[in-house]
Amino acid sequence: MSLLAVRDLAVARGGLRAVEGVHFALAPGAALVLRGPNGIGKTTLLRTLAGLQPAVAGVIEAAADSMAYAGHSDGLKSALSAAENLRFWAEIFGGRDIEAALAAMNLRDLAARPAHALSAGQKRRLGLARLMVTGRPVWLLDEPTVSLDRDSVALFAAMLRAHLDRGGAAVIATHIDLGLHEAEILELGPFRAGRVRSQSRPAGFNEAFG
Ligand SMILES: Nc1ncnc2c1ncn2[C@@H]1O[C@H](COP(=O)(O)OP(=O)(O)OP(=O)(O)O)[C@@H](O)[C@H]1O
Repeated sequence: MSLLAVRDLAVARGGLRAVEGVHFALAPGAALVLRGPNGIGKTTLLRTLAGLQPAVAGVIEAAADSMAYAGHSDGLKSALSAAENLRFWAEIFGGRDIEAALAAMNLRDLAARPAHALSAGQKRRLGLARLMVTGRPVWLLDEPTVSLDRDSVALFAAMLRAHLDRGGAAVIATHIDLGLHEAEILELGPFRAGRVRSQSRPAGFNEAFG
């Protein structure tokens, strides 16, 4: 069983194919790390997986409402406090308790502070805590550690590890070592001008999709 299966996927940005030939499957507990230089198409690939833009070709198989996307923008409501932001998302995603999410990203002392008064790193911590209240099994993460200090990176790595240990899965564009030693790496590299292709098929790749 896989939580997310991708077969011969091609994605485009600005009318140009950014990535093509992407092929992988993620079982519960599995993580895939996207690597590649700036502009190669990592964000475009994640946005396509999240359903924020259509694929050019290929197949994305996942259960309905199984994915949670955390992009460059934290998506916070600036007038609401940290706790109110999490409650807002918890209600949208099914009313989960926010306490575990506050604790996971060390936000308890900041719970009453309006989002607009949080520092960049604190906002990022809150944006990442939001993932926990979604209850969704597949996390799509675009440079999740930007603005985080070393302790916060460690908190996030622990939160991600707990998510995988609970049977979740994740696709992560990151150049930071998050301690996911079992994670597969998908290197994206230049193919020809304006066009790239995935250079490897990760071991999560399921031969059934070959
Ligand atoms: N709105 C847009 N219109 C046209 N082209 C775009 C647009 N946004 C991004 N691109 C181009 O699409 C390509 C892929 O961009 P993308 O953001 O997916 O790359 P990335 O690998 O995530 O980069 P980075 O590591 O810098 O975040 C880049 O060449 C970029 O210049």
